[in-house]
Amino acid sequence: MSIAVIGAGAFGTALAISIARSGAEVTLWARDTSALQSTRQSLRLPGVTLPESVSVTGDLAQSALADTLLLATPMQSLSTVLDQFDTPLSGKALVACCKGIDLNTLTGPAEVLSRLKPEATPAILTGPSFAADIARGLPTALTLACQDEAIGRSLQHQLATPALRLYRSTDVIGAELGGALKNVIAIACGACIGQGMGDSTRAALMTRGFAEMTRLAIHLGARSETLSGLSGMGDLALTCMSEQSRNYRFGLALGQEKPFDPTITVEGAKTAEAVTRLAQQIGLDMPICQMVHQLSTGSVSVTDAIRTLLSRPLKEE
Ligand SMILES: NC(=O)C1=CN([C@@H]2O[C@H](COP(=O)(O)OP(=O)(O)OC[C@H]3O[C@@H](n4cnc5c(N)ncnc54)[C@H](OP(=O)(O)O)[C@@H]3O)[C@@H](O)[C@H]2O)C=CC1
Ligand SMILES: O=C(CO)COP(=O)(O)O
Repeated sequence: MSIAVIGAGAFGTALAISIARSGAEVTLWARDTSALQSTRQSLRLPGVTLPESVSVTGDLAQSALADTLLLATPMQSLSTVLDQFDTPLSGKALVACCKGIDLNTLTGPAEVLSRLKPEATPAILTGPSFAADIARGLPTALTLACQDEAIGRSLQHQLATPALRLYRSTDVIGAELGGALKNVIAIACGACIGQGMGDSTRAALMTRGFAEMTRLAIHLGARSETLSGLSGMGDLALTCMSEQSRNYRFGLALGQEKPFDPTITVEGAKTAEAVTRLAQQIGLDMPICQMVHQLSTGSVSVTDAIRTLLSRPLKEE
């Protein structure tokens, strides 16, 4: 089975290296291949060199020859990239590796794949993993979700390595929402820590944030056990507690009232906006996500955000 990774940012590069380690043939597509061709390093994952067995290409049609395509661009670019494939992707497995909710359709990556490439089989690779850790081959466990059990099983075996353990699921919506929503809560946690609030505040936000994640996911058809697994609770714990996380660092900067480099990918900011609109449409209470949207757009301060959350009517847990 041949594999192509679409997007040579931090995560796409790390995945290509991981797959190459297991001996599979892998092509890495970038929209600009100049740095990758000359240095064999991605500007987004400096210090990590691609092995010889990873072929770099800027030709999407060549990447489309692979049996399995891993889509590793940011969520808001997924539909743009998919639109650039000008041949049908019949019989291919398309594995979305991005975490977020598309602002145009208010859907996750699997729905975007199904809508734009109905001839292919959509799947999701998600869970707690920093690109740098995957590239170093550190032990990691992720969720591979695909509604088609046989294809899911095949993908699980294609993409797992001795260091990267993949758990299989058929709950695609639960897997993608866990990955998308934890980024929003990580921004909230970063903002509180940045503002000088303590670990107890962070624990409260993580727990009540997890309640929001589960509420929305179950409303949209997810299974609660998926949210308790790697793609929900697992990734929430990682992202809310590590300064390796860009979402958490973005929150820290908000809390410290410091600028943040706008070229860094922060999926949670756009996802907070998407969740706010989605929650309004379906009538769900998502106060932390709504607050993160206001914080990210600068329409509320961290102090006022916390005050508003604390002054909500007391209720049963
Ligand atoms: N980094 C991590 O640790 C992890 C990331 N993820 C997820 O993976 C996804 C990608 O993140 P990550 O790799 O870190 O992001 P990066 O910012 O490191 O890289 C993004 C990549 O996407 C490319 N890209 C952006 N827009 C477009 C577009 N319109 N068309 C084509 N290519 C585009 C960029 O190209 P260019 O360089 O030319 O700008 C870049 O190569 C996100 O959804 C993230 O949540 C998941 C798990 C771990
Ligand atoms: O998704 C990730 C870890 O699982 C990466 O998190 P950040 O995008 O916040 O860096």
